[in-house]
Amino acid sequence: MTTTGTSDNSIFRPGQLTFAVPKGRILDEALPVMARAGVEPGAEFHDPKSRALAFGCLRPDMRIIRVRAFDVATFVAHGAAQVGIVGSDVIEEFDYADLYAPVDLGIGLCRLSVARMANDSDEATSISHLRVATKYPSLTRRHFEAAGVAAECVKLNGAMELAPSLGLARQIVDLVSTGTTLRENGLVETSVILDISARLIVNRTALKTDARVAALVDAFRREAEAREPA
Ligand SMILES: Nc1ncnc2c1ncn2[C@@H]1O[C@H](COP(=O)(O)OP(=O)(O)OP(=O)(O)O)[C@@H](O)[C@H]1O
Ligand SMILES: O=P(O)(O)OC[C@H]1O[C@H](OP(=O)(O)OP(=O)(O)O)[C@H](O)[C@@H]1O
Repeated sequence: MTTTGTSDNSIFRPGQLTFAVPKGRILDEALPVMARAGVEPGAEFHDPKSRALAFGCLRPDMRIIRVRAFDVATFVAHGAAQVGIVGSDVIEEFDYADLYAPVDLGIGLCRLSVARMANDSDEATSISHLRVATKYPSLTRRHFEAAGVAAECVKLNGAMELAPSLGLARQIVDLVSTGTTLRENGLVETSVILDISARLIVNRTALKTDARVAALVDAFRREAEAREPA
């Protein structure tokens, strides 16, 4: 039996800051932003064969963890990571009291929308009860409640677009960017719930107690402002 040994990167040292990034589609856009703000993972982060989940950083007092998008918010809200990057969709869905989102990074732009089959003419407003497939049950319930509709949410983790044609739910609430996925699955967007962008998030207690967290917020704010059109 061969062993690859334990990567030094996965060893958590006391006093190190933990920065959480999502492994999904925001990451490619986030890495250059992070580099300009002084946060750069070591080479192992880019090794497709690596099974490590925690990585060293060019800054020795920091490590980077790569987790699922929803889990970035959970790690930071509980103080297991002090800083992270995540879409505002995730922040709004959880609404964690200990999580603060001080910088809009202007990347990962998309929207959370309601959609239905193109040949379903009934509007939700004429229905008092509705089954909706979504990865965002909290935002979905809040949206429909405001319109006086009791939405029964069927939680899916992907491929929401299949639900209406298969009779799982009449409508869906999902992320839309170009609209291609909706179109190619015979759906139409009927309303936008939330315009979304990726944010820098920090744990509120860490921000108050660790000056390095406040310095990171400043660095990311300056980086985002430098990209804003004049
Ligand atoms: N089509 C899109 N265009 C732009 N940004 C998007 C798009 N879809 C998702 N995002 C943003 O990227 C984040 C991560 O989405 P992604 O689809 O990569 O995650 P996922 O695959 O659903 O995550 P996981 O597999 O961890 O559940 C979303 O929370 C959202 O903020
Ligand atoms: O409007 P579009 O440009 O077509 O983008 C929308 C799609 O992007 C996201 O899915 P993703 O591709 O991340 O896959 P997922 O279903 O695994 O989340 C989202 O859930 C939609 O399915």
